[in-house]
Amino acid sequence: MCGIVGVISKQPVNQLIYDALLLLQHRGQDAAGIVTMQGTKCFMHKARGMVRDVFRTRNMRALPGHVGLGQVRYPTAGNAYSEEEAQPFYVNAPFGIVLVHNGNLTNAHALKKELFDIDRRHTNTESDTEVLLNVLAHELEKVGRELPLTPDQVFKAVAGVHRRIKGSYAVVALIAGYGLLAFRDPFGIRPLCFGTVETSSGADYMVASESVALEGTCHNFVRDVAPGEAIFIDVNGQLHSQQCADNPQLNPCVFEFVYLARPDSFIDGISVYQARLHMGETLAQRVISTMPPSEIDVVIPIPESSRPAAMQLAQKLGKPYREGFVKNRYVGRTFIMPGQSVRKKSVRQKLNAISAEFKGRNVLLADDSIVRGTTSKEIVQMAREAGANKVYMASAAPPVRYPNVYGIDMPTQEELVAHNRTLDQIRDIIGADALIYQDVDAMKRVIAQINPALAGFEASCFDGHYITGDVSLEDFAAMREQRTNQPTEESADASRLALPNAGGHNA
Ligand SMILES: O=P(O)(O)OC[C@H]1O[C@H](OP(=O)(O)OP(=O)(O)O)[C@H](O)[C@@H]1O
Ligand SMILES: NC(=O)CC[C@H](N)C(=O)O
Ligand SMILES: [Mg+2]
Repeated sequence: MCGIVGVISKQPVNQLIYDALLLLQHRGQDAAGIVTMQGTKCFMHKARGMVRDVFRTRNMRALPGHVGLGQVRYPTAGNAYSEEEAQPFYVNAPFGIVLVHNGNLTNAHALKKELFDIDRRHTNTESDTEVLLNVLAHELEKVGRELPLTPDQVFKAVAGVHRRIKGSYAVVALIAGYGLLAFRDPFGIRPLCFGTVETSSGADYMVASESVALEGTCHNFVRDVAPGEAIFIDVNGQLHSQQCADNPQLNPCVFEFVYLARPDSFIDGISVYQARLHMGETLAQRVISTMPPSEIDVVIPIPESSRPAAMQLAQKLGKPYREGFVKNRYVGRTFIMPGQSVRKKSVRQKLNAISAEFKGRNVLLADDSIVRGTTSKEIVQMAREAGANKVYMASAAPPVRYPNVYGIDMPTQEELVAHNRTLDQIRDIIGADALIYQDVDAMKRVIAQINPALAGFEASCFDGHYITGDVSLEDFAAMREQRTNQPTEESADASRLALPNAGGHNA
């Protein structure tokens, strides 16, 4: 999960992209970057950190042009601490291409080798996005020998990319002098939508991970990019689109609805907020079938993402909903922080209990999901320290039992608290008096009913079924190896110092 945005306008776009990235900040906190284009010249600034820290006034001033794109990164491949792996990525041939990517390629390791052995392309980082960019560049080179480059040729290149790369990808790219290209993988795993705003000199377009970025920057939502589809907006503001995959079928990542996306976004025709309310309702049924509601005094959400589900859960149980934990708004999302020690420390920094809501009560704590158990373990203990009588825990998502390879950073089974454990064992680890999970089929059913056009969901971390069907054991091993042998923050800094000019373009 990362946040991506691309804009083609009649006005300077630097501030607009900045504003959109702020609205997508919840999708990535580790690095941010913007590229703008003036004529065929690219201007880029990217660095580690949150949007407000990465872009100072002087950086913004150095981003001229009416076309551009940006990204907030939550690393799921390569090195979490490397500045060079912050996006956008740039390649100088053919034409000059810059690209941002949300998702994760499952065959990046094989492609990296193939790119060198066959296409003679060198990649300089461990990022799967750099691999993706080079595959796109190679495919564009094949079709773009005759100038000018046409939308049809661009779509042919995207079809070539679909054939070569595996995994999840929502992509926005700029082709210097030609326009803005956006495409989504054939399963539509990661979200991508676009909107427009009419100006006196024609339509401006924005493509973004979530509709909230369009809405918050006064663009009118047009539609989601279809799975496998590519849209190309040329430099004259003309929009072209084409289906570029052989067998597209919409299976968005269910975890977007559980946790990743903002509740005020719509993804593939589904309101994320409504999906969370529905999950709260079915969770209430599970609670009722597990224990008499009379044993519960109060429902308390674990801020932030669990709130809509917890609210509905309380209502269905006929119990009061109380804010028992206060969130420090200056601490980011803990789950998407790199490294378990940082996450653990951050739970206590982030959440603090209001003891009056706990004293002598049987509390049902509700979270949207339990992944490593970092949050729930701490929270249950905090509830006890605040004087709770019984502490029950409910999760609006089912147990997370399998690694994710499509852009959520949980590459190994061992880190998942529910992996290979019974409900009682998980409950003991978390330290709760009772533990109630959502049911997998119920979760899928209640979200899918909002948009019956969906083929299904990418829900592998819950059901072990990997939707692309082509992830080999070698792929799993390569991804796992790469993510578990992460350099530390210090060693990443040291290696950067050892490589002169490493902060520049990835040509
Ligand atoms: O079991 P764990 O490994 O702890 O992961 C699950 C927790 O992480 C997320 O919260 P996070 O703090 O990231 O974000 P939020 O404020 O949006 O809820 C999620 O909402 C759960 O609370
Ligand atoms: N979560 C994402 O979408 C990450 C994109 C890319 N795989 C990276 O690690 O930078
Ligand atoms: Mg949370």
